Amino acid sequence: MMNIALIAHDQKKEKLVEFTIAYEEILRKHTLFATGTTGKRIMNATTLQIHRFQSGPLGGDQQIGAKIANNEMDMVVFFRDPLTAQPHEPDVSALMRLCDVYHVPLATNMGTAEILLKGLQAGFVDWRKHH
Ligand SMILES: O=C(CO)COP(=O)(O)O
Repeated sequence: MMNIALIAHDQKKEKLVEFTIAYEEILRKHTLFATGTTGKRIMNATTLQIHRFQSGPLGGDQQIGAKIANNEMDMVVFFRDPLTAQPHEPDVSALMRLCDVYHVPLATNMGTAEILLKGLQAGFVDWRKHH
């Protein structure tokens, strides 16, 4: 059972909801975390249970970053909006930076996310144990 974070900016929330519906049965086997609004949207559209943090602009990205720094996150799916300036852009960058510091697989778009979920299903996502 892996710890997986699900995050999307407003323009990408619909895409992430579609993704969680498509992969609901795989995701159900894991412990899921999300920023506030993203988590609410996914829980409304699926039967998945999600630990929700603050909304991104209020510190949710940083709370997920803290889980990464504590070696408590196995995968991050973060559908960023590359076309809209975010008031908390430093938090967004910090979260992605910590993924790179701790070798946490990070998908920032649907194409990569599908590959990661298939890798997860095949048992390839075990980076955290090897630290
Ligand atoms: O802003 C976000 C990520 O940077 C996401 O936050 P919400 O899920 O609360 O919209």
